[in-house]
Amino acid sequence: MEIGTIGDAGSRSGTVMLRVDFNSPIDPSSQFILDDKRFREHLPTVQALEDTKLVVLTHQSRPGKKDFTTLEAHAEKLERLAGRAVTYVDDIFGPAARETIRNMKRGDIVMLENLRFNAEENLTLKPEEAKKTILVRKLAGMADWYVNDAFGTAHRSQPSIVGLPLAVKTVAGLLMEREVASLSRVFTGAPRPVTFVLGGTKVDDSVAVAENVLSNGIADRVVVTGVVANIFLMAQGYDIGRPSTQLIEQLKYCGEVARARQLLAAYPESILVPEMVAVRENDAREEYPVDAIPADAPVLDLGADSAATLAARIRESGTVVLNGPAGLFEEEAFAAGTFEIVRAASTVEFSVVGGGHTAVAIEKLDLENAFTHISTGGGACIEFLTGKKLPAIRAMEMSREIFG
Ligand SMILES: Nc1ncnc2c1ncn2[C@@H]1O[C@H](COP(=O)(O)OP(=O)(O)OP(=O)(O)O)[C@@H](O)[C@H]1O
Ligand SMILES: O=C(O)[C@H](O)COP(=O)(O)O
Repeated sequence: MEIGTIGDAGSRSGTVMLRVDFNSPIDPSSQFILDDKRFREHLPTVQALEDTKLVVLTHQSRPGKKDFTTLEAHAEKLERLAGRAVTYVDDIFGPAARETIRNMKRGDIVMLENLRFNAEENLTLKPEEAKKTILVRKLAGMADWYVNDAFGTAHRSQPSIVGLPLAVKTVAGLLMEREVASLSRVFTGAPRPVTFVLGGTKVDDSVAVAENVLSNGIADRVVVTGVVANIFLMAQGYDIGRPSTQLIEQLKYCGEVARARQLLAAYPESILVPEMVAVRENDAREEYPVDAIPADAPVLDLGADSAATLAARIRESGTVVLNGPAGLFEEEAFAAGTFEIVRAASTVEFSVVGGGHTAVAIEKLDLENAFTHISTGGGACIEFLTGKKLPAIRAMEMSREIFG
């Protein structure tokens, strides 16, 4: 890769700012962190920097959301998992933060306040503009070097992601390195056939991924499930019923139907769409062929036959990229399709997973260890798979050009 890594950063001492993505599901009333996967995934980088004065930066949620909160619980969680003291400061670059950092000794860890408490961090800016923000200038003034390990935020053009690398020598952390290497392997040298399984609700992203991987010969086939499948069914001319059509209108995805139709016309053999679906009818699961979906029943899962057929195609793949669940798996009655697809994906030689909900489905089946790589990125992972260079990666390349 064209970006620097901790291994080739040379010095492992001095004051290091480490950008992580500890943004996690939180119970808004108790402030309890409900899932610590992202913490565990960043630990190797934290430990690799144990000889530095380590200043940890992260965001949690976004302004206006219920789980937009301070980072006391995050510092405690890191302390417990790393087995090292972590000092939390409720400040980002004011006197309290500066004083604490000035007094740090080698081996100390400090966690600053939620970066998005600073208005500038919520702006989408070009790297050169982001470099000029007060936030970046102040943070850069306190750091000898910068490590970006926040793959989950790599698709955001925000100051800490794209501005700080232009102001301080920046390298990728171990998680960032592993994410980029694993996801890049999907594009080069993945065992064939390569199957992309695109489900969940992020239809626009999924259609963009399908376009990229089919037009560039990266995927041999694309299996669509979840709300993404509903769009392809509409594109094939089927009536998916009022509730599912309304959901697509609400999510503002009607424009995606035409794109799906173009894809089906261009790659008729390579896109696999379910032929049977499960709906909720009179509070129970019922299955119908796609040309007989009842008008008032929401489509919430693959039908059992289709789940089995699609799972068989997945099992015969060398590589599977799985993003998004196949149905409303949070409800037992509509979880079977997702679980069957997950089980099939877990059997192939090279298996990559993106998306928080998909990871939850895998955890429910206790199959985490059966997958080659489960990305910590939701939006970042899917944007990477569309073939775009992520802003964080571009900024680290620029940093290397500037600082060597
Ligand atoms: N047919 C369907 N109708 C309604 N909801 C569905 C359907 N299929 C899947 N879902 C819902 O989609 C949601 C997950 O979609 P999403 O695209 O967010 O997945 P992800 O990419 O794994 O997760 P994240 O966005 O958190 O990283 C789940 O809550 C699931 O219940
Ligand atoms: O969870 C994520 O996708 C990242 O932490 C980025 O969060 P955002 O979507 O609020 O920018």
